[in-house]
Amino acid sequence: MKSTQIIKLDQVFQAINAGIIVIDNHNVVYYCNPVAAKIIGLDVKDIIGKNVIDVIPNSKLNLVIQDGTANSDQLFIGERMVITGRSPINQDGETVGAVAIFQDGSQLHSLLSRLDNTQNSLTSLESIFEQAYDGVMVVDSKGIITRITKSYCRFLNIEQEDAIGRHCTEVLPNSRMHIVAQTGEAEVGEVMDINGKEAMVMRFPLREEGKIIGAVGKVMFRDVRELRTLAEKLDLLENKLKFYEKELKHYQKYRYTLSSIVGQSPSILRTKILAEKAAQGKATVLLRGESGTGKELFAHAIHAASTRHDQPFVRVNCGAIPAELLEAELFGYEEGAFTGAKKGGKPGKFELANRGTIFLDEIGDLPISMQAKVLRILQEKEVERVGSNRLQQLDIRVIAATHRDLEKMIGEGEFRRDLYYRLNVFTVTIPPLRERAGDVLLLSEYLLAKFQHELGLSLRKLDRWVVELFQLYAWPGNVRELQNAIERAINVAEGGMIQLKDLPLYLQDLEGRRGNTSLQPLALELAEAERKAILKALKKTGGNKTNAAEILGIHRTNLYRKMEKYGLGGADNEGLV
Ligand SMILES: Nc1ncnc2c1ncn2[C@@H]1O[C@H](COP(=O)(O)OP(=O)(O)OP(=O)(O)O)[C@@H](O)[C@H]1O
Repeated sequence: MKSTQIIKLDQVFQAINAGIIVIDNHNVVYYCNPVAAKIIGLDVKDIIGKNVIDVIPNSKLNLVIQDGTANSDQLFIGERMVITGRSPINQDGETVGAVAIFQDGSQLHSLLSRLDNTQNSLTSLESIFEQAYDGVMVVDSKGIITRITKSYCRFLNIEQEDAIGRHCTEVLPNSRMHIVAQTGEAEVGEVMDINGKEAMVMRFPLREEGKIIGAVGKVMFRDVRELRTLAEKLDLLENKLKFYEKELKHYQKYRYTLSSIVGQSPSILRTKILAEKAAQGKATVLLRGESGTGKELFAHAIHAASTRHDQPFVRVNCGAIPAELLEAELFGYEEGAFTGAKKGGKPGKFELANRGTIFLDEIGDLPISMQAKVLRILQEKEVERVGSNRLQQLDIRVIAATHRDLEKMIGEGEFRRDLYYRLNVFTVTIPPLRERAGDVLLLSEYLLAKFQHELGLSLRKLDRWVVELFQLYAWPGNVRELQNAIERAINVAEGGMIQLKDLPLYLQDLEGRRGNTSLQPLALELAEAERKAILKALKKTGGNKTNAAEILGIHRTNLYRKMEKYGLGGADNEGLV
């Protein structure tokens, strides 16, 4: 019976997942189970019968024999951390031996270090939580406050330790935290009265494995007035932005439309129709014509009549920008692209014109070094800022203009043929003023009214001799020259009439020479004679153009052309004979 009991006890010790070692009162190992042997690193047979101090020098089991008291601690057996509990074995009031139980502590060790990490994270989170500027409150599923920031407590006029553990409605009667902890539905952006102040709050349910375990609430602004001040500041900034956007749009906007181009002569009407057609299409437009004929005016008007009219219109005067700056101006640059590059970089004209129209004025003056680069952009429809390697896609309409003879320039190697072909897709040629003498009167009246309005002057009229001179003069500088002459005359004229003496001296000289046949330029002399002959014939036939053409011995269409040239469309001109 006794031996059966011993065998059974041994089986139990063998099965236990802990090391057991028993010594007698002479420190000799009396029993050792396999787990203890494994921890010690010896076979059971090599342990039993040995002095415990020899097998595990630091076991302290011998001390239990001496003291007769139980204790526990951790010790290292080799590399292994072991948790041990030691007890004396007493018989008849005497210590006859001692037993030690070892538990492998390595798993416990890693558990402890994980616990340590968790503790550290918790401490950091707690300090973040405490330092939060905003009020934060956490409740459990019953609405009991488990956490609350000090700042929120100050706001609520309550001590933190008094708040924790109380129901949220006890601290804040209109609190809805317990409701969110019940329904699980977040409440965001609600305005709430807290201690007589409006505050913006948000409440979120807290979940663990799908179950609602509480709620967290945050006061976003301590006082809605703070929010209002911010909103006002934002409003102000938005207004400023709108103002600058409008300014920019104005700067980038077209200034003329087809209807603001003055002129009724067939040639200008034909040009307008062509421009209208160009506006409807997508092709690149090349505007040609002498200086001052109104190429820029037409560029604006084409953009205005196109579907892009509400998008930017950006003009680049290719002849006015120094060659070394042109690249940065056209393509833009990145910050630090070169010394002196603006902070944040700068967009180029092509980029600014995106979705709108770019007007390349004086394209004939584009330095040859830049021509290939511009051609590449027109072909690829993408731009790369100087100092960047990012390509930006472009959606631009191109209108180019020049008064120069591009074909001659190609011959002389001054203009790239490939760029010329790229530009010369839809050409609109603006006739010089001398070929539309009929418009001179209209333009003069328009410009006169415009300047007088700008200067706030009362209306003056052009003397008939001034009109006559204007119609006969060849205007090499075209409308711009006419414009300058009128502007000057307005400034010097006295009384209600603008007379020959008010005109620039070179025009007065021309008029002076008219009295002296020998000095009169032949072309002017001939033109005047021709004009007079036409008027005479018209008078004779009572305005019948077919008969007048017959008298003059020219074809009717030729007569129309000449009448147009000399501005003989209206009855007003009758008096000039
Ligand atoms: N048909 C017109 N109606 C009203 N104003 C005009 C007309 N044509 C030209 N102008 C005016 O004449 C001036 C010269 O026109 P614009 O600058 O468009 O000419 P341009 O051909 O582009 O000249 P350049 O080749 O020298 O650049 C402008 O002030 C413009 O307003």
